[in-house]
Amino acid sequence: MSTLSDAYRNHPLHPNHIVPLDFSAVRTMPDSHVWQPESCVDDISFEELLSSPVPVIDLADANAPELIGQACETWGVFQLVNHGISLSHIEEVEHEAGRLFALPTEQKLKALRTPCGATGYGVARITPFFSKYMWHEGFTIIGSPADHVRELWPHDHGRFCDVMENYQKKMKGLAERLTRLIFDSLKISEEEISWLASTNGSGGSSPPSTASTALQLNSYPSCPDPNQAMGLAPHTDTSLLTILHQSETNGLQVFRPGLGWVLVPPVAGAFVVNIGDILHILSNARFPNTLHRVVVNGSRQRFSVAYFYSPPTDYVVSPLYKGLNSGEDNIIPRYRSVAVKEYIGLKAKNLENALSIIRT
Ligand SMILES: O=C(O)CCC(=O)C(=O)O
Ligand SMILES: [Fe+2]
Repeated sequence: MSTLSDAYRNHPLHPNHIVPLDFSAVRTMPDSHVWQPESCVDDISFEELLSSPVPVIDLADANAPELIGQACETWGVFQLVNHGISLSHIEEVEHEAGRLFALPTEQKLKALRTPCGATGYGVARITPFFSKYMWHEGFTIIGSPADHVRELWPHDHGRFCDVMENYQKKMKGLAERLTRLIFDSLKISEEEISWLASTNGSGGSSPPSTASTALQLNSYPSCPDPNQAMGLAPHTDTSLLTILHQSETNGLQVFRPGLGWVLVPPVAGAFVVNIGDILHILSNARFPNTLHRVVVNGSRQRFSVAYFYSPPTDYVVSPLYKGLNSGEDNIIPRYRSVAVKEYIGLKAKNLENALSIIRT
């Protein structure tokens, strides 16, 4: 069975698109990181933000399934509270991420992502599609980060590994719960998503086909000229859904057609859940794959931790949503079927044009 790392192995990166800037050494913005001002500051006003906030949903609320279904349809993103994962676990992950990014640059480079690799330290994967670099450094984990962090802390990597592995287990449980609930709202039956059932241990005698997951630690150092910088350029996630923790510093914005860039303000202990391309396809475009970006600031470093959750790489994704009422049964599929690994390849080569390639 192929894995997420295999899916990326066929799409090597140019070495120029791996190594982050040494942010600790820069006092002024290098031209390589200066973006056109209009690409950075066209967000909506504070008043508009108050009248149109990204929904905050309490998972313990009896109406949560309905509210989540609505939020997926209108926004493609929501904040989730009362999700059962304690603030102390989340803070522990943020603390370990902070410890990693605080290491001297030459140390962090020992865990650099290789051109064919999917994991380790490096710039954002979307970097090759933009002429300017982002004010960002990242560290990608798939399963155990031990091979990389052994290079960073030869005698003391156990704690980092335990915290990250434990967090991924918790995220997986939450992602499965949300996926069931969302598929239920689309009237997609459990039989059609057997890969999800097999992650539950109920997959019968066939070998377990597990979800593809990755944990992405992000750091956005404080910036000498934030109005000319871009933390993370506009993109959609490839995943089915992404569960994101953001530190208490503003930065994440989602694009709302007709409104503009809307801030997703940090809410202590809440996760931002956003719909990725794969759920957009499965929902036959009923759910938007939210375009989002990150802006930076001049005084504080910002961290985020994104958990990307997708079906197994061999799973063939097709529009499973056929309408909520029997009258809608002959809804036309908007996308052709595509294996997860094929779609990862299309995205690696074409970024946001990947969807138009599989449009029917
Ligand atoms: O830092 C954030 O808030 C967003 C990160 C993100 O979009 C990503 O890692 O794909
Ligand atoms: Fe993202």
